[in-house]
Amino acid sequence: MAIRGRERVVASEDDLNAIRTRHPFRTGLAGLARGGATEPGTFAVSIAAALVQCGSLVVASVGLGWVTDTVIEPSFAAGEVGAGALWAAFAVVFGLAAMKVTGLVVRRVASGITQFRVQARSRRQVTRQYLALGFGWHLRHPPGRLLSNAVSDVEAMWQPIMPLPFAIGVTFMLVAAAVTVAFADVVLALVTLALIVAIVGVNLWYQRVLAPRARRAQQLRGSVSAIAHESFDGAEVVRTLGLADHELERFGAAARELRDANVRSGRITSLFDPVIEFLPTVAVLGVLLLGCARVADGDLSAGELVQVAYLFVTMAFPLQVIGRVLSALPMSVVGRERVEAVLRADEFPEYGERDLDPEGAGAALDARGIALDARGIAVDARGIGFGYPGGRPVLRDLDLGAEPGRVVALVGPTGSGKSTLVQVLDRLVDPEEGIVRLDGEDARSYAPGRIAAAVGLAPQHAFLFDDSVRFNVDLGRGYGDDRIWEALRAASADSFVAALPDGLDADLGERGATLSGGQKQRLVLARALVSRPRLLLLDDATSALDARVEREVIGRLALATRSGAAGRLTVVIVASRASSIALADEIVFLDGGRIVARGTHDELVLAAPGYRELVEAYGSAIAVDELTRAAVHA
Ligand SMILES: Nc1ncnc2c1ncn2[C@@H]1O[C@H](COP(=O)(O)OP(=O)(O)OP(=O)(O)O)[C@@H](O)[C@H]1O
Repeated sequence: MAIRGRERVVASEDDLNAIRTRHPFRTGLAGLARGGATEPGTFAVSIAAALVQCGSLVVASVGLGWVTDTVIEPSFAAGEVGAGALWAAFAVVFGLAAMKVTGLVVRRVASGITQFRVQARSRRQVTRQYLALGFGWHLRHPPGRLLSNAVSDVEAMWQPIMPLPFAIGVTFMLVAAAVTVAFADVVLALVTLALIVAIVGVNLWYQRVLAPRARRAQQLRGSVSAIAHESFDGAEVVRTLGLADHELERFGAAARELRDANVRSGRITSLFDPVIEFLPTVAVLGVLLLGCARVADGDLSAGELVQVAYLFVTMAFPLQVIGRVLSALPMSVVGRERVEAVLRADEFPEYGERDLDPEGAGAALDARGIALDARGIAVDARGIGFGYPGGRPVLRDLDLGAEPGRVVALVGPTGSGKSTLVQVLDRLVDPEEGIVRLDGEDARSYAPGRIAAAVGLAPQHAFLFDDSVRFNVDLGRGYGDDRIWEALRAASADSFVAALPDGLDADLGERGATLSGGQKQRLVLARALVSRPRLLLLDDATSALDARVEREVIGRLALATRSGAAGRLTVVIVASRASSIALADEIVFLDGGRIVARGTHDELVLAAPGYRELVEAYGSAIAVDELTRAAVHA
């Protein structure tokens, strides 16, 4: 199996390379700042708490220096410890510890809330945009890519916003440390300066070396999940063709590559962490070496020496956080660019204000399948031309009309454009040429949601959600059980649903795994019927039903078009069995995206050799199929 879509799921090489030239530091920080501004309360609190936490380290060093000079040294000199001095030292140490812990807890909670909120907002924006963008845009953006935009790109985009407040606090701490040490002693201030230069240098090296490795690992993560997704999706093919070993090898190769990339990143991080921790320790040694001599010379007090040494020891761990933020910035920039590309897309379908008769005006079917009240939509498509992005024209100068009360069947060889025409009629795609009129008005003049409410579409591929029968038919639209049973009866699905252990509440498993192909199609048909549509579009939606049930369902729908007090249902159907096609009032024969002939079945058999050959071929295939079935069941 080809690794279809793999490259589309992960960031493309272009996306990844582009960031080398785009100042990830500046762009990344600016993006995070804009995100922080959307959560001003928690973001400000997290920065303030980080400043308190890091400030407490600097104040603690000053406090310890004070305790050394005013409590410990005098106690050594006097040979005893005064109770007052002890309590003062205790109060200073306890107060500073409390300040640090408070800062730490508040910072973590506030920065966590900020991160989860900005992530959730971005995901909502992306999802809303997916729903608003037209089908044409979706044709060029496969589901794997959308999934990675909404999940891993959003995650990468906001990953550094959580440690950012701490990194700001640590930077402030470094500056404050340099200033306090400069006040204590100039020589030790030079040691601090050397430490800061070394820290900046190591961080820059870390960012530079880690960024490409991290990008590669992120890319491979996408590949591994795309392969896994495809293998699970095609589990049936894999098993039936005995491809398990091949798939294992394919997945194993990608997983090994990811492991190696992670190990390469891990090596850099495992070198960075001890080095960044080691630097302050070296600085402490320098401070002690130089400081002890200066204390002996009387240029520095013991308290000042303790203050500087303490500062360097405690800052070792927090210093790592700057590297964490810097190394996450390049991926954050890539994630943001990919998410913003989705948000910038403006291929929205055009809408007007017009109403297309409220839902409920369509056919309600009684127990015998008789339409109680139907007002069909008059369909009039003129001069339709359409081609998929980058492809040749699929529909050419095509005229199609369907009046209320009529069943129009679209027949044609595979790839002739039947499904595409159905999508054009349902306004899933707008034609590049020509116009579709529904009830005499341009389909684009209807308000959002109006066509969806009045038209029932049963697509070629029966998709079911991992949920109950009720949900799969109703889809949360709030129809009661009576309406659901009505639709199930019309789709000949009532008896098998009634036989399920939990009836309407029976869980169907992922993609309806517990059902046969024909049962799935019947539920999808019921979903299209439950809204009592005024126009019903069936795109090969009965192909998995046996010929008898298909005839029963289509016959019932044909009956529905011919009855009813207020008017009649309109049906456009893509079908292949002669017995079902024969129920249509008009058959439209397509070939190569054009209408080659139209008329009744009998007329077309005489007038259109292509049609006759096709239907005869289907007929003999079905006859063989049914003979085989009969033999199996005999
Ligand atoms: N999403 C798509 N992107 C690009 N080309 C497409 C897409 N969907 C269909 N096509 C192409 O458009 C042409 C018409 O396809 P369509 O599905 O409308 O035909 P059909 O008559 O319904 O075929 P079938 O009977 O096999 O379902 C085919 O050549 C097909 O390859």
